[in-house]
Amino acid sequence: MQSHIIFGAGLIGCFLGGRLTSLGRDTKLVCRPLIHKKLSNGLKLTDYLDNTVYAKNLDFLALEDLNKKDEHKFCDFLWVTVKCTGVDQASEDIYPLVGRDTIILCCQNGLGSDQVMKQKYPQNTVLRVMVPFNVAEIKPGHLHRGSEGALTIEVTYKTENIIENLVKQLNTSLMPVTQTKEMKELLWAKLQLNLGNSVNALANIPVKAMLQQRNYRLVIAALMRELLSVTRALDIQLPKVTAVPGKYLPFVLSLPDFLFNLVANKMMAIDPTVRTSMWWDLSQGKKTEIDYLNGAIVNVGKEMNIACPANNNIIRLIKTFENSEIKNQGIPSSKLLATISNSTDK
Ligand SMILES: NC(=O)C1=CN([C@@H]2O[C@H](COP(=O)(O)OP(=O)(O)OC[C@H]3O[C@@H](n4cnc5c(N)ncnc54)[C@H](OP(=O)(O)O)[C@@H]3O)[C@@H](O)[C@H]2O)C=CC1
Ligand SMILES: CC(C)(CO)C(=O)C(=O)O
Repeated sequence: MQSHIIFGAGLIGCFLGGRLTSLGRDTKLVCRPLIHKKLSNGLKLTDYLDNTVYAKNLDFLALEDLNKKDEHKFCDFLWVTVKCTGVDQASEDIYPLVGRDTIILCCQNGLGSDQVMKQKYPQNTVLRVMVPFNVAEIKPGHLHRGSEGALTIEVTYKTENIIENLVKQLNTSLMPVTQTKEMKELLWAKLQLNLGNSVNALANIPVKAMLQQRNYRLVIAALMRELLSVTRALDIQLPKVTAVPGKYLPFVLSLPDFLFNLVANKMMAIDPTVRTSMWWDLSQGKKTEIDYLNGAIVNVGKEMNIACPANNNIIRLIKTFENSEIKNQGIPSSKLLATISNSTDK
């Protein structure tokens, strides 16, 4: 049987690892001692469709044991599920797990995590994975998928059969899985959705409550318009990842509340507790992925002479909280909109 190792036992890593284990796949999770203790009774996985699955017999590899030379730990599929901010360190730590034929799967939001792995492991196949759905920890040992979409694995000419088989093995209602040859386009489309992350982190409320306030929606729309200018200049056709095509999202988000509620009922069919991964980071005083999300747009914008003042400004705001003892109490929507609208591209 092919073997899987999940490197980074957080929200996505544990959901994926729990699902693989419950499907009977040979799976090990690499995690820190505290997480190991938390997961010692296994995992309960649920979703917004009322699926429930238990993964009782999780198998672990302790981070501190990776370099012990007594046994070989290479695997067929190495799923890297750390945040973008942890990818550099992870690329060092995974060394004992990477054999000649190991396929490395990079599961980060944003752009560029695969480049770090490709540089470090030029002989290996490195594929990108897009995770569209939200995972939250309901309580220790219970993870919940709160929104829709299929985890999508990049497929290349060389890996067509392998990935097709993998998708067949993993695709279930609890965690839909599919594949694509057009990962660059898909990651830009996902990045467009992730422009809600920084606004959600600063608003300090659930995503659904955030989208109910027009001023927050106007901020997200401004961030998205800049992304769309960049993708247009790059000649990237964004695939449709939401009910409303990406190019129309800024328009729909900008509608007055009564029209938005009419048009966007599918967008609002979202678990009322869902918060974005950046909210979790900021609320726990961790460094966020802002440089790999909004920062990626600003960087490409610079290369193409496209100003991205709204994204620049929101990056600055997030960083003031990252580097501060002051806890974010939540920026009111009118104040956030005023800050973003007054932005100049510095
Ligand atoms: N959460 C979500 O709903 C979604 C997340 N994503 C994306 O998926 C990726 C993963 O996110 P998420 O699961 O939320 O992140 P988490 O922070 O929940 O999980 C990452 C885990 O990896 C651990 N880790 C980091 N570095 C190492 C290391 N060197 N050795 C061992 N463990 C390590 C972290 O531990 P520690 O914190 O102690 O460093 C943490 O437990 C991100 O790019 C995110 O944007 C995409 C869609 C939805
Ligand atoms: C699923 C989504 C868009 C929102 O939860 C996300 O990617 C994140 O939280 O980082």
